[in-house]
Amino acid sequence: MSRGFACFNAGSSSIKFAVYEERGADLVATGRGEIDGGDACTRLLAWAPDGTPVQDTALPAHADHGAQLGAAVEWIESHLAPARLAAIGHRVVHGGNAHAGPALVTPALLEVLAALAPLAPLHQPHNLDAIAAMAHLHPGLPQVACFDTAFHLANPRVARLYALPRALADEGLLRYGFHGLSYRHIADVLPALEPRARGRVVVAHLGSGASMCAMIEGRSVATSMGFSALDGLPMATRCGSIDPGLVLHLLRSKHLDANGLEHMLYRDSGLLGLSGVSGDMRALLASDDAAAREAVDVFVYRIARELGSLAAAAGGLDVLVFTGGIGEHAAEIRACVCAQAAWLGVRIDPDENLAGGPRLHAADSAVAVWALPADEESVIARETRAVVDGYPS
Ligand SMILES: Nc1ncnc2c1ncn2[C@@H]1O[C@H](COP(=O)(O)OP(=O)(O)O)[C@@H](O)[C@H]1O
Ligand SMILES: CC(=O)OP(=O)(O)O
Ligand SMILES: [Mg+2]
Repeated sequence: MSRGFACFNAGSSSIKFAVYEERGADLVATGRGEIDGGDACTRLLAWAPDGTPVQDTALPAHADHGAQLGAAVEWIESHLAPARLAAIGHRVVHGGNAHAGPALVTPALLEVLAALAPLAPLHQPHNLDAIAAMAHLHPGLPQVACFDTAFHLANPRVARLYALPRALADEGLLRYGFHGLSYRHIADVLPALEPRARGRVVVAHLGSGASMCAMIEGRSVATSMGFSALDGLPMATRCGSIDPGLVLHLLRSKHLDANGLEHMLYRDSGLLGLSGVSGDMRALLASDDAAAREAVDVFVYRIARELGSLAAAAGGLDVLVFTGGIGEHAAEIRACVCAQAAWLGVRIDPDENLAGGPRLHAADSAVAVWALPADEESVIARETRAVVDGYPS
């Protein structure tokens, strides 16, 4: 009987999951799904490997994270046959400095990962909840933690250091970067599409969380997120980079304590905070509210600025890739970013862009431009198999 691998990508507002079956050396996706949701209407959506929707079920409004995970597991188990579940892989956003690759889950590892939760409060607790729920449902089945941070761990030291007292860096107060599983996926698939894939590449992962990464030879050299997943671009509800002087001012003048400030910066800011309308890009693009338009403008402006910064880190720009829900689907955002990147030689074909690509660049573009789906789950599946088989991935 072939081996099956279940993959979880548990985020702040959604749980993505996928099932892979081992066929010889290959891992083949046999189904994927997502539990998305507003409290009023939490839905389990699932798709066949060719993208055909196969399920759209409303879960009870009161379904908590545990109940949502249970629904995902039920779906996975009913779609495993003829494979048998061999291991479960999880996206864990923060692995700290100790993990340059995936790791088998052990009680000692869970302790280390729990201590990192304050650095990624929208993610790490959900990731660890998913591991605990699976340990309860499948005691004894190997589980593997696949880290967002691992892809960036080899960034040059100058890219990782903050200009703070040196002892703090020795304690681990460094830039880490996130979305590493998504960047690894792009690094893996790009060479088959793009002749300059091993050159100077910037990837924009634009989803609810958003970051950008500069790569050379398929390896991260710099990224927009830092010590926490709050840094860099503005996101659905996170502020992105702000002046630390502003944080001090807010603490003093608004009588906020650390928890209140954390709530403001992680949950009430970003596109939601700026627009007062929504953190969802679809809603902002459909809105005729001036503040919604301004939020979109700020998002685009900050991506364009970050692109210049990352091109500087890479020593130029050969390839630009858009990925994540916004990067893959929002042609208007891609068009606006590329218009602001014309100085770098970026030219896209408007028809290709509207059609979703994947190849977007015009014939006279100095920079290749692609829109590619994010697929963190395929990386989780591969890393999970490698760990249970005892191979480094
Ligand atoms: N067709 C679309 N047009 C614009 N934005 C879209 C579209 N489809 C999805 N998005 C946006 O993608 C974001 C979610 O991206 P995703 O990568 O799924 O997020 P997550 O970070 O939760 O994994 C949301 O802001 C959503 O509005
Ligand atoms: C790290 C991060 O922001 O992840 P996500 O985009 O899944 O929220
Ligand atoms: Mg995501």
